[in-house]
Amino acid sequence: MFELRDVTFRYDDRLVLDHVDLAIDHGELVLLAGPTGVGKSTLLGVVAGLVPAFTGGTLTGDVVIDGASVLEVPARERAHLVGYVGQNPPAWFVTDTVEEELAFGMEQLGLAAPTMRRRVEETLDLLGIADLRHRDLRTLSGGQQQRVAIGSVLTTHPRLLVLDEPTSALDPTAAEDVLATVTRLVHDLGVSVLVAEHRLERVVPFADRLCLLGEGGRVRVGDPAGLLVDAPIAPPIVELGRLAGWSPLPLTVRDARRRTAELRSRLGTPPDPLPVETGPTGPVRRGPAAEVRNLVVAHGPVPALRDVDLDLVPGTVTGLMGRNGAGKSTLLWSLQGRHAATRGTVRVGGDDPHRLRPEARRRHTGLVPQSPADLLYLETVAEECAAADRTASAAVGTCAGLLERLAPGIDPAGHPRDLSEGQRLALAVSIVLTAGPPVLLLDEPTRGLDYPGKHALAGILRDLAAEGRAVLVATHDVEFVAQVADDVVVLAEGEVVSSGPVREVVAESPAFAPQVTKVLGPGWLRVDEVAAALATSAEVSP
Ligand SMILES: Nc1ncnc2c1ncn2[C@@H]1O[C@H](COP(=O)(O)OP(=O)(O)OP(=O)(O)O)[C@@H](O)[C@H]1O
Ligand SMILES: Nc1ncnc2c1ncn2[C@@H]1O[C@H](COP(=O)(O)OP(=O)(O)OP(=O)(O)O)[C@@H](O)[C@H]1O
Repeated sequence: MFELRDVTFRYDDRLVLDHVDLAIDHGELVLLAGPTGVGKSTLLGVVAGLVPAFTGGTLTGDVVIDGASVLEVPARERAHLVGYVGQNPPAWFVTDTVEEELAFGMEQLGLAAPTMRRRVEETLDLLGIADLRHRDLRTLSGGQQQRVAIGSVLTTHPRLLVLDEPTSALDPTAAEDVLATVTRLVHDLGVSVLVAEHRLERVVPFADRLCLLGEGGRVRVGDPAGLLVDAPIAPPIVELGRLAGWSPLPLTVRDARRRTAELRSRLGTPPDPLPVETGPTGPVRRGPAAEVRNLVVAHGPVPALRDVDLDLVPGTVTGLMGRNGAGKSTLLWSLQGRHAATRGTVRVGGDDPHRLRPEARRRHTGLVPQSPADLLYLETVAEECAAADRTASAAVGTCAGLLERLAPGIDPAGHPRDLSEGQRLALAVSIVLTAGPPVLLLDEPTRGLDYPGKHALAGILRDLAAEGRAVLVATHDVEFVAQVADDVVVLAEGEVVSSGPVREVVAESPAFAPQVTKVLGPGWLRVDEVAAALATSAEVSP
C-alpha cells in the first residue's frame, strides 16, 4: 500500500499541491488527470523522490510505502520500490544501447546475471522491441524510446510504477498494448500504478480509480465514471454520454455502442456523407506548397522512407499518422531540409530545402520538433516571445497572444526550463506559428496539452490554413486529427499505405478511428458534430 499523507508543496509563491491525500492499494491502477501545468508531474515527482530534491520548493506532509515513510529516502534508494518513467525519456537514459538500458536498473539492485538475462528477454518481447536490442538509444524514434524507458523500469519489478504521460509518444495500438501489459503486472504481481495522462480516452478503460488535480492544488479521488459526470476534462466518449444523457456514463467504446440505438434514431445522416466516386468537390485547390516525389531517405542501411509521394496544399491541414518508427519524423525533417534525400525529390516553395541556408529554410517552413525545448534558449518566457515577434517582424504581443490561447496563465517572467511539459510545448508552438511560414510542420504537438489546449491548437491551425498556409501534423492523437485535419496520410514502414479525406481514412482503419467514429460508425468524427445534428433534429421535430 502506498500513501501520500497531507502533502502540500509550493515553489516560492506558487502553491502547487494543497493538502493532498492519496492512497493506492496493491494491484490498483490510479489515473492522475488535470489541466496543463496544474502540477501532475510535480505530484509524481514527490512520489519518486525527485521533488523537492532536484527542483527546489518546500514540501510538507508524508510519503509512505508499506507503512514506512520514504520522505527522507533519496530517489536512487527508492528505485526498487518506485519505478519512475518521466515525460521526456531521452533525458533519463543512462546507457547507450537498448539492452544496456533495460539491464541498468537491475544492475544497480545487484540482481543475479541469469535473472537479469531472463527479464531483459521477457521485456523485449513484452514491449515488441526485440529487433531494436542492439540499437543506439539516440537513433530510436520517439515511440521506440518511450517503450525502452517503460521497459527499463518494468525489469526492476518495482512495488509502485509511476508513469508520466506514458502513451503520448506511442501509436494507438502500442498505447493499448503497453497499458494492457502494465495492467497484467498489476493483476499478476500486485504492482500498484500511478499514471498521469491527458489522453483520458486511452487510459480510463484501464483505471480502477481517477484522481483529478485541479487549479489550487486540490485533488478529488474516486470512481472514474462518477467523477467524470462533471469533471472539467473529459474524453470524447464521456462528452457524448453527457450529451445523450446516458447514466452511468460509458467509459469504453463497447459500453457506449450498446446504448447508441436511440441516439442514432435522433441523429439522421452524418454531416458530410462519405464522398461517392464522382471526383473532388468543394473549393478549387491551388498548386502544392510542398511536393515530395519518390522520396527515399535512409539512416544507415535501412531506409526510413521508401518511395513516398506527398503534396501539401495551401489551405489544408494534413494529419500524418502511422506506427512508431514508420518514418513520420523523418518525413518532416526531410521537408524542413535537415535530412537529404537518398533518392527522389523534395520541393518546398519550388526549392530543394536541403540545399538552402538555414535562414532561407526558415522562410519556407517552420517545424515544431518532438522535443520543444530544442527551440528555447532565452532566460524568460517574455524574452522568448519578444524575440519570436522580432524575428518574424510580427506585431508586438503576437507570440504571447498565441501562448495565452494554448496554455493560459503562464508567468511571463518565468524561466522556460521551469515550465511544465505542456506549457513548454505551447511556447515552442507559439514561437513557430508567430513566424507563420507558408509550410508548417508539427511533430506530435499535443503532448502535455489538456483538452481545451488541444482545442485551441486545432483552432489556431485551422486559422493558419484559412490564411493559405499548408500544415502537416505528425501525431498519434486520433482525437486531435479528427478535430483538425482535412486529409490524412498513413505511413507504414516508410511507405504511404493510405491517404485521403480524414473521414474516409479513419473510417477504414480501427487503429486510427476516433471514439465518436467507433461508437456511431463512419461519417461521424467529433462530438460537436453530433451536438449540431441533435440541435437540428430537435428543431425539425420539437
Ligand atoms: N522549478 C520551478 N519553479 C517554479 N515553478 C515551477 C517549477 N517547476 C514547475 N513549475 C510550475 O509548476 C506548475 C506545475 O508543473 P507540472 O510540471 O507539475 O505540471 P503538469 O500538470 O505535469 O503539466 P503538464 O500537463 O504540462 O505535464 C507549472 O505551472 C510550472 O510552470
Ligand atoms: N540515426 C538513425 N540511425 C538509424 N536508424 C534511425 C535513425 N533515425 C531514425 N532511425 C529509424 O528510422 C525509422 C523511422 O524513424 P522516425 O523517427 O521517422 O519514425 P516516426 O514515425 O516518427 O516514429 P514515432 O512515432 O515513434 O516518433 C525508425 O525505425 C528509427 O528507429
